Amino acid sequence: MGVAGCGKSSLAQAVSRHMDWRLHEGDDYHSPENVRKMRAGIALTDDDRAGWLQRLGQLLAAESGVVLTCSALRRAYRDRLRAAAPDLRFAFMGLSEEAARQRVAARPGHIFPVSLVASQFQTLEDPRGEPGVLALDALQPLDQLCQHVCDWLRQPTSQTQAPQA
Ligand SMILES: Nc1ncnc2c1ncn2[C@@H]1O[C@H](COP(=O)(O)OP(=O)(O)OP(=O)(O)O)[C@@H](O)[C@H]1O
Ligand SMILES: O=C(O)[C@H](O)[C@@H](O)[C@H](O)[C@H](O)CO
Repeated sequence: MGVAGCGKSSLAQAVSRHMDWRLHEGDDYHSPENVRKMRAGIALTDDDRAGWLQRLGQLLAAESGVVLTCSALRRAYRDRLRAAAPDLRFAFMGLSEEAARQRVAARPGHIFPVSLVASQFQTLEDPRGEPGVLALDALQPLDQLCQHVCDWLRQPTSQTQAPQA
């Protein structure tokens, strides 16, 4: 989880390979209307995200051992997903607004425009301190991030309650 450009897709692909877990790309489950809005530079609202979160919850509930990329910016969004899949854990990829802007700007053609990065940070509610959250520095090299997440995923859920560095 994290704002646009934090590296969710990159890390999720790596974790999916290492854990041999199925990968779901959350962006693939946005409605055409949501995609149209983002492309047009209009930030999504709680209402826009409701149906999307419901679809993602259904995916998570359907099987264990899956990796999902999802911005999950607000506590209420994460709690909806937790309600669907009680063993769910979140790897939170943190980075500065400037770093996110640079990453998003470096991939033209993507559904998400640079102009919306600020709104992601306005919406983000920091998940550190919530149960089952691993906080990561999104600027670390991908292989280190992947190793960190995979080591954490191999721990029993009961040992993952405290936020990590
Ligand atoms: N750990 C990393 N180190 C350096 N560059 C990275 C890292 N992770 C991702 N990137 C680069 O940052 C950009 C954004 O990454 P990615 O598409 O994985 O982010 P995302 O969070 O899935 O974005 P979005 O949600 O907007 O699709 C890409 O160009 C990717 O190559
Ligand atoms: O909740 C949201 O506002 C969206 O999910 C965005 O975060 C994007 O879909 C994603 O990051 C795009 O690249």
